[in-house]
Amino acid sequence: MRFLNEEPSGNLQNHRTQNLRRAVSPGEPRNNQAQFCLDIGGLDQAAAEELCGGTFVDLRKSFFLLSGAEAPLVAKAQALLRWHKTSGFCSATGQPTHRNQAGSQRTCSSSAIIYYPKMSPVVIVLVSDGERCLLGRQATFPRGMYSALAGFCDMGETLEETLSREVAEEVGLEVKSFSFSSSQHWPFPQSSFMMACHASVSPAHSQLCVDHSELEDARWFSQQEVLSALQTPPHRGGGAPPPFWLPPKHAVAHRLITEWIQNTRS
Ligand SMILES: NC(=O)c1ccc[n+]([C@@H]2O[C@H](COP(=O)([O-])OP(=O)(O)OC[C@H]3O[C@@H](n4cnc5c(N)ncnc54)[C@H](O)[C@@H]3O)[C@@H](O)[C@H]2O)c1
Repeated sequence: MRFLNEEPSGNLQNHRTQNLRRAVSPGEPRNNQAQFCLDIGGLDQAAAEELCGGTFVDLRKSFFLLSGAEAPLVAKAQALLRWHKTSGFCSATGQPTHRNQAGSQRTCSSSAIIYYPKMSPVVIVLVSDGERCLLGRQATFPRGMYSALAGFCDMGETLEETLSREVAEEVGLEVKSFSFSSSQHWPFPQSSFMMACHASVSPAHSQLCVDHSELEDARWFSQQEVLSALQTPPHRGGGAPPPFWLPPKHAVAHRLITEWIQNTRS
Protein backbone atom coordinates (compact mmCIF):
# COMPACT_ATOMS: atom_id res chain seq x y z
CA MET A 1 0.00 0.00 0.00
CA ARG A 2 1.31 3.46 -0.89
CA PHE A 3 0.28 6.79 0.60
CA LEU A 4 1.14 9.48 -1.96
CA ASN A 5 2.04 12.52 0.13
CA GLU A 6 4.08 14.47 -2.35
CA GLU A 7 3.11 16.51 -5.36
CA PRO A 8 2.11 14.02 -8.00
CA SER A 9 3.83 14.14 -11.34
CA GLY A 10 3.23 12.98 -14.91
CA ASN A 11 -0.25 11.75 -15.67
CA LEU A 12 -1.50 12.45 -12.17
CA GLN A 13 -0.12 16.02 -12.24
CA ASN A 14 -1.78 16.69 -15.61
CA HIS A 15 -5.18 15.88 -14.18
CA ARG A 16 -4.54 17.29 -10.72
CA THR A 17 -7.61 19.52 -10.39
CA GLN A 18 -9.85 16.95 -11.98
CA ASN A 19 -8.42 14.28 -9.68
CA LEU A 20 -9.03 16.36 -6.57
CA ARG A 21 -12.66 16.82 -7.59
CA ARG A 22 -13.09 13.06 -8.02
CA ALA A 23 -11.27 12.14 -4.79
CA VAL A 24 -13.32 11.09 -1.77
CA SER A 25 -12.45 11.19 1.90
CA PRO A 26 -12.37 7.73 3.52
CA GLY A 27 -12.36 9.07 7.07
CA GLU A 28 -10.72 11.00 9.82
CA PRO A 29 -7.30 12.61 9.23
CA ARG A 30 -4.33 10.33 9.95
CA ASN A 31 -1.34 11.88 11.77
CA ASN A 32 -2.99 15.29 11.25
CA GLN A 33 -3.08 14.77 7.47
CA ALA A 34 -6.33 14.64 5.54
CA GLN A 35 -6.69 11.49 3.45
CA PHE A 36 -8.28 11.14 0.06
CA CYS A 37 -8.77 8.15 -2.19
CA LEU A 38 -8.96 8.24 -5.93
CA ASP A 39 -9.95 5.69 -8.55
CA ILE A 40 -6.96 5.64 -10.93
CA GLY A 41 -8.24 2.63 -12.87
CA GLY A 42 -8.36 4.80 -16.01
CA LEU A 43 -4.58 5.33 -16.02
CA ASP A 44 -2.08 3.12 -17.79
CA GLN A 45 -1.33 0.43 -15.19
CA ALA A 46 2.41 0.12 -15.86
CA ALA A 47 2.87 3.92 -15.72
CA ALA A 48 0.86 4.18 -12.50
CA GLU A 49 2.88 1.34 -10.92
CA GLU A 50 6.12 3.10 -11.84
CA LEU A 51 4.86 6.40 -10.42
CA CYS A 52 3.75 4.81 -7.14
CA GLY A 53 6.76 2.50 -6.87
CA GLY A 54 4.65 -0.62 -6.35
CA THR A 55 2.38 -3.12 -8.05
CA PHE A 56 -1.41 -3.35 -8.02
CA VAL A 57 -2.83 -6.29 -6.11
CA ASP A 58 -6.40 -7.53 -5.96
CA LEU A 59 -8.03 -6.15 -2.78
CA ARG A 60 -8.83 -9.62 -1.41
CA LYS A 61 -5.20 -10.71 -1.85
CA SER A 62 -3.97 -7.44 -0.32
CA PHE A 63 -5.79 -8.42 2.90
CA PHE A 64 -3.04 -11.00 3.46
CA LEU A 65 -0.38 -8.27 3.22
CA LEU A 66 -1.77 -5.18 4.94
CA SER A 67 -1.33 -4.17 8.57
CA GLY A 68 -4.17 -3.88 11.09
CA ALA A 69 -4.93 -0.18 10.50
CA GLU A 70 -4.46 -0.24 6.72
CA ALA A 71 -6.89 -3.02 5.80
CA PRO A 72 -10.11 -1.32 7.03
CA LEU A 73 -8.99 1.99 5.47
CA VAL A 74 -8.40 0.45 2.04
CA ALA A 75 -11.65 -1.53 2.32
CA LYS A 76 -13.60 1.64 3.09
CA ALA A 77 -11.90 3.61 0.32
CA GLN A 78 -12.65 0.98 -2.30
CA ALA A 79 -16.26 0.58 -1.13
CA LEU A 80 -16.85 4.35 -1.28
CA LEU A 81 -15.35 4.69 -4.76
CA ARG A 82 -17.43 1.72 -5.98
CA TRP A 83 -20.57 3.27 -4.50
CA HIS A 84 -19.95 6.56 -6.38
CA LYS A 85 -19.31 4.66 -9.59
CA THR A 86 -22.66 2.85 -9.39
CA SER A 87 -24.80 5.67 -7.96
CA GLY A 88 -24.68 8.21 -10.77
CA PHE A 89 -28.46 8.29 -11.29
CA CYS A 90 -31.50 8.75 -9.07
CA SER A 91 -33.59 5.57 -8.84
CA ALA A 92 -36.80 7.62 -8.45
CA THR A 93 -36.39 10.14 -11.29
CA GLY A 94 -33.63 8.66 -13.49
CA GLN A 95 -31.84 12.04 -13.37
CA PRO A 96 -28.08 12.40 -12.61
CA THR A 97 -26.96 12.64 -8.98
CA HIS A 98 -24.18 14.95 -7.82
CA ARG A 99 -21.72 14.28 -5.03
CA ASN A 100 -20.88 16.62 -2.17
CA GLN A 101 -17.30 17.75 -1.72
CA ALA A 102 -16.25 15.06 0.78
CA GLY A 103 -17.89 12.33 -1.26
CA SER A 104 -20.11 11.22 1.65
CA GLN A 105 -23.44 11.65 -0.19
CA ARG A 106 -25.06 12.24 -3.59
CA THR A 107 -28.10 14.38 -4.38
CA CYS A 108 -30.54 14.03 -7.27
CA SER A 109 -30.34 17.08 -9.52
CA SER A 110 -34.10 17.05 -10.05
CA SER A 111 -35.82 15.80 -6.88
CA ALA A 112 -33.15 16.73 -4.28
CA ILE A 113 -33.36 13.18 -2.88
CA ILE A 114 -30.14 12.51 -0.97
CA TYR A 115 -28.39 9.14 -1.28
CA TYR A 116 -25.89 7.83 1.28
CA PRO A 117 -23.41 4.96 0.96
CA LYS A 118 -24.99 1.73 2.23
CA MET A 119 -23.86 -1.45 3.93
CA SER A 120 -25.96 -4.63 4.01
CA PRO A 121 -26.30 -6.14 7.50
CA VAL A 122 -24.89 -9.67 7.80
CA VAL A 123 -24.75 -11.99 10.82
CA ILE A 124 -21.67 -14.20 11.05
CA VAL A 125 -21.73 -16.90 13.71
CA LEU A 126 -19.30 -19.42 15.11
CA VAL A 127 -21.37 -22.34 16.43
CA SER A 128 -19.95 -24.61 19.13
CA ASP A 129 -21.24 -27.70 20.93
CA GLY A 130 -18.88 -27.09 23.84
CA GLU A 131 -16.05 -29.29 22.55
CA ARG A 132 -16.00 -28.56 18.82
CA CYS A 133 -16.73 -25.63 16.53
CA LEU A 134 -18.63 -25.68 13.28
CA LEU A 135 -17.04 -24.34 10.10
CA GLY A 136 -18.34 -24.43 6.56
CA ARG A 137 -17.26 -23.58 3.06
CA GLN A 138 -18.99 -22.45 -0.11
CA ALA A 139 -17.97 -23.90 -3.46
CA THR A 140 -16.65 -20.43 -4.41
CA PHE A 141 -14.20 -20.24 -1.46
CA PRO A 142 -10.50 -20.89 -2.19
CA ARG A 143 -9.86 -24.65 -1.93
CA GLY A 144 -9.45 -25.85 1.66
CA MET A 145 -10.63 -22.61 3.32
CA TYR A 146 -13.36 -22.98 5.96
CA SER A 147 -15.10 -20.11 7.74
CA ALA A 148 -17.88 -19.32 10.21
CA LEU A 149 -21.48 -19.40 8.93
CA ALA A 150 -22.78 -16.10 7.55
CA GLY A 151 -26.01 -14.76 6.13
CA PHE A 152 -27.67 -11.49 5.15
CA CYS A 153 -30.44 -10.10 7.39
CA ASP A 154 -33.85 -10.22 5.74
CA MET A 155 -35.88 -7.00 5.80
CA GLY A 156 -37.21 -6.37 9.32
CA GLU A 157 -35.25 -9.19 10.98
CA THR A 158 -33.40 -8.78 14.28
CA LEU A 159 -29.82 -9.99 14.72
CA GLU A 160 -31.03 -12.96 16.82
CA GLU A 161 -33.71 -13.93 14.27
CA THR A 162 -31.17 -13.90 11.41
CA LEU A 163 -28.68 -15.89 13.47
CA SER A 164 -31.19 -18.65 14.39
CA ARG A 165 -32.64 -18.79 10.87
CA GLU A 166 -29.25 -19.00 9.11
CA VAL A 167 -27.97 -21.78 11.40
CA ALA A 168 -31.22 -23.73 10.98
CA GLU A 169 -31.28 -23.24 7.20
CA GLU A 170 -27.62 -23.93 6.47
CA VAL A 171 -26.87 -26.83 8.84
CA GLY A 172 -30.20 -27.81 10.46
CA LEU A 173 -29.20 -26.96 14.07
CA GLU A 174 -31.17 -25.20 16.79
CA VAL A 175 -29.24 -22.42 18.57
CA LYS A 176 -29.62 -22.54 22.37
CA SER A 177 -27.80 -19.31 23.24
CA PHE A 178 -25.55 -16.73 21.66
CA SER A 179 -23.31 -13.79 22.56
CA PHE A 180 -22.19 -10.80 20.53
CA SER A 181 -18.46 -10.53 19.82
CA SER A 182 -17.67 -7.61 17.50
CA SER A 183 -18.45 -6.09 14.13
CA GLN A 184 -16.68 -5.13 10.94
CA HIS A 185 -17.16 -3.55 7.54
CA TRP A 186 -16.43 -6.16 4.85
CA PRO A 187 -16.06 -4.89 1.26
CA PHE A 188 -16.44 -8.19 -0.68
CA PRO A 189 -18.28 -8.46 -3.00
CA GLN A 190 -20.34 -5.43 -1.86
CA SER A 191 -20.22 -3.57 1.45
CA SER A 192 -21.53 -5.70 4.30
CA PHE A 193 -21.86 -4.74 7.94
CA MET A 194 -20.74 -7.94 9.66
CA MET A 195 -22.13 -8.58 13.16
CA ALA A 196 -20.09 -11.41 14.65
CA CYS A 197 -21.47 -13.74 17.32
CA HIS A 198 -20.70 -16.97 19.15
CA ALA A 199 -23.56 -19.47 19.45
CA SER A 200 -23.97 -22.75 21.26
CA VAL A 201 -26.02 -25.82 20.47
CA SER A 202 -26.74 -28.87 22.60
CA PRO A 203 -24.14 -31.66 22.13
CA ALA A 204 -27.08 -34.10 22.12
CA HIS A 205 -28.51 -32.36 19.04
CA SER A 206 -25.39 -31.66 16.99
CA GLN A 207 -26.14 -33.88 13.98
CA LEU A 208 -25.65 -31.72 10.87
CA CYS A 209 -28.09 -31.51 7.99
CA VAL A 210 -26.12 -29.39 5.49
CA ASP A 211 -27.99 -27.45 2.81
CA HIS A 212 -25.72 -28.21 -0.15
CA SER A 213 -27.36 -25.51 -2.27
CA GLU A 214 -25.69 -23.00 0.12
CA LEU A 215 -22.62 -24.82 1.43
CA GLU A 216 -20.29 -27.25 -0.28
CA ASP A 217 -19.34 -28.66 3.11
CA ALA A 218 -19.79 -27.99 6.84
CA ARG A 219 -18.09 -29.95 9.60
CA TRP A 220 -17.31 -30.00 13.29
CA PHE A 221 -13.64 -29.32 14.05
CA SER A 222 -11.80 -30.15 17.28
CA GLN A 223 -9.74 -27.58 19.20
CA GLN A 224 -6.59 -29.38 18.07
CA GLU A 225 -7.56 -29.18 14.38
CA VAL A 226 -8.41 -25.48 14.70
CA LEU A 227 -5.22 -24.74 16.62
CA SER A 228 -3.04 -26.29 13.95
CA ALA A 229 -5.00 -24.46 11.20
CA LEU A 230 -4.40 -21.17 13.04
CA GLN A 231 -0.70 -21.91 12.84
CA THR A 232 -0.94 -22.64 9.11
CA PRO A 233 -0.28 -19.48 7.06
CA PRO A 234 -3.24 -18.50 4.81
CA HIS A 235 -2.85 -19.89 1.31
CA ARG A 236 -1.89 -17.08 -1.15
CA GLY A 237 -2.04 -19.09 -4.34
CA GLY A 238 0.73 -21.07 -6.00
CA GLY A 239 1.04 -24.78 -5.22
CA ALA A 240 -1.54 -27.02 -3.61
CA PRO A 241 -3.42 -25.40 -0.69
CA PRO A 242 -3.43 -27.12 2.71
CA PRO A 243 -6.52 -29.35 3.19
CA PHE A 244 -7.86 -27.07 5.96
CA TRP A 245 -7.00 -23.40 6.47
CA LEU A 246 -8.74 -20.33 7.86
CA PRO A 247 -9.66 -16.80 6.67
CA PRO A 248 -7.00 -14.04 6.98
CA LYS A 249 -6.55 -12.24 10.27
CA HIS A 250 -8.41 -9.09 9.11
CA ALA A 251 -11.61 -11.14 8.63
CA VAL A 252 -13.93 -11.10 11.61
CA ALA A 253 -14.33 -14.89 11.12
CA HIS A 254 -10.68 -15.23 12.11
CA ARG A 255 -11.32 -13.19 15.24
CA LEU A 256 -14.30 -15.43 16.20
CA ILE A 257 -12.20 -18.57 15.76
CA THR A 258 -9.33 -17.14 17.83
CA GLU A 259 -11.74 -16.09 20.58
CA TRP A 260 -13.31 -19.56 20.60
CA ILE A 261 -9.90 -21.16 21.10
CA GLN A 262 -9.07 -18.70 23.92
CA ASN A 263 -12.44 -19.27 25.63
CA THR A 264 -12.32 -23.05 25.43
CA ARG A 265 -8.75 -23.21 26.73
CA SER A 266 -9.25 -20.82 29.68
N1 LIG B 1 -15.39 -11.01 7.10
C1 LIG B 1 -15.62 -12.29 7.26
O1 LIG B 1 -15.01 -12.93 8.10
C2 LIG B 1 -16.66 -12.98 6.40
C3 LIG B 1 -16.83 -14.37 6.50
C4 LIG B 1 -17.86 -14.98 5.76
C5 LIG B 1 -18.67 -14.20 4.94
N2 LIG B 1 -18.44 -12.86 4.82
C6 LIG B 1 -19.30 -12.02 3.97
O2 LIG B 1 -20.63 -12.09 4.47
C7 LIG B 1 -21.54 -11.85 3.39
C8 LIG B 1 -22.64 -12.89 3.45
O3 LIG B 1 -22.07 -14.17 3.37
P1 LIG B 1 -22.86 -15.31 2.56
O4 LIG B 1 -22.01 -16.52 2.67
O5 LIG B 1 -24.28 -15.40 2.99
O6 LIG B 1 -22.78 -14.59 1.15
P2 LIG B 1 -23.23 -14.89 -0.32
O7 LIG B 1 -22.57 -13.82 -1.09
O8 LIG B 1 -23.02 -16.31 -0.65
O9 LIG B 1 -24.78 -14.58 -0.31
C9 LIG B 1 -25.77 -15.55 -0.09
C10 LIG B 1 -27.06 -15.14 -0.79
O10 LIG B 1 -27.58 -13.95 -0.20
C11 LIG B 1 -28.23 -13.18 -1.21
N3 LIG B 1 -27.72 -11.80 -1.17
C12 LIG B 1 -26.62 -11.30 -1.78
N4 LIG B 1 -26.46 -10.00 -1.47
C13 LIG B 1 -27.45 -9.67 -0.64
C14 LIG B 1 -27.83 -8.49 0.04
N5 LIG B 1 -27.11 -7.36 -0.08
N6 LIG B 1 -28.92 -8.53 0.84
C15 LIG B 1 -29.63 -9.66 0.99
N7 LIG B 1 -29.34 -10.82 0.36
C16 LIG B 1 -28.26 -10.83 -0.44
C17 LIG B 1 -27.97 -13.83 -2.55
O11 LIG B 1 -29.14 -14.55 -2.89
C18 LIG B 1 -26.84 -14.78 -2.27
O12 LIG B 1 -26.91 -15.92 -3.07
C19 LIG B 1 -20.71 -11.85 2.11
O13 LIG B 1 -20.53 -10.51 1.74
C20 LIG B 1 -19.39 -12.48 2.53
O14 LIG B 1 -18.31 -11.98 1.77
C21 LIG B 1 -17.46 -12.24 5.54
